Amino acid sequence: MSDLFAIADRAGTTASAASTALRRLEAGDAARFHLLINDWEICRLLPEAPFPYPESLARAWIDTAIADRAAGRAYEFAILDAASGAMIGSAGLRLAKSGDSASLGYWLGRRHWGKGHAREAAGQLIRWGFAELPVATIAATVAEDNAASLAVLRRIGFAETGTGRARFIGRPGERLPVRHFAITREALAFRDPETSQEVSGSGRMIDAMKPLLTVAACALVDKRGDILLARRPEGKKLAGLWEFPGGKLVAGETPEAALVRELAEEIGVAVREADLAPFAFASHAYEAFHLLMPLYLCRRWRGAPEAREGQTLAWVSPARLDEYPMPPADRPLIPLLRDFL
Ligand SMILES: Nc1nc2c([nH]c(=O)n2[C@H]2C[C@H](O)[C@@H](COP(=O)(O)OP(=O)(O)OP(=O)(O)O)O2)c(=O)[nH]1
Repeated sequence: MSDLFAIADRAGTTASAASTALRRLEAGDAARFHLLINDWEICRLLPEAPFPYPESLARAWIDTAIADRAAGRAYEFAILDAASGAMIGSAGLRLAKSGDSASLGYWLGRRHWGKGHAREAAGQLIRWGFAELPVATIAATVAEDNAASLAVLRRIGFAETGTGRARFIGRPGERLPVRHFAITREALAFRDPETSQEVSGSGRMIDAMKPLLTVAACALVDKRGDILLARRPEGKKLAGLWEFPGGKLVAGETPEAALVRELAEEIGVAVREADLAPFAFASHAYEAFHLLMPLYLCRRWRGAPEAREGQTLAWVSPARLDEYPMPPADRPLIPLLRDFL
């Protein structure tokens, strides 16, 4: 899979077995982009594509894509037929405001349909997205009458998450029925890349549809045996609740590495991975995601903890942990800590 990572930011071009490649979209692609997209059979399936599709819009769209990439908002690629090197369509990922999910979009010039390019391009792109972006989920929305695209998403491993209606500016009037899909990093990881079939036993992950969020947390324990808690600041989810310092893993990070980073960022203390002792874990279904949170104990660090992100810090004796309201995921951990410390 590592060669796929080269797709984008290293400006290289990466071919796959089905001879599809992706490279960054460039200003010079505008004329070809326009030639390919200005087709009713394509524009009618894209929510934001008018028909006819003006050449000026192709240029403006690519300029916006280049600015969005520089700002880290969206990553648009040209899809290439790797055999000829010709651009045959476009595909991209746009980050949600929350930053932990992205939406996938793609289209192919009509002459290039039915050859497996869409599946290859979308598959490469989501693998790149999960490797390079801090997203746990990639979503896609497809018009109900876009049978080819529905098949592509299912084949790659996307699970259907619901239906709705959306405006397609090329088809004014009523909102059109659409289907929503999503795939999680874990669901993708459980697929066999050779066959694109689900590996047996992974069905529950895919059916669950909630993204699995891995958050590493740490109980710093001082010489008296007190534990450091941090109160989540106003304006955040779960505001006002007391938690263990830590945070989400970014792509490719181990829980230990994430904790070393988070503890430095959030409370300004330096810990060594060797001083992080795995202790217990929380597994909790929140409404929008399932949290899996390994909890480590750490008795040795450098620096005095200070609140760097608006939290309130408190050293709490295990016997008094009950007095500090904590997120629901944390509650089962309290008796374990009390018994152990
Ligand atoms: N660090 C930490 N997070 C916890 C605990 N219990 C618990 O449910 N969580 C949840 C809250 C968040 O949804 C998630 C931690 O994510 P995070 O700290 O990286 O991010 P966040 O939600 O605070 O902020 P953001 O970066 O998404 O804006 O795990 C806990 O004890 N410690």
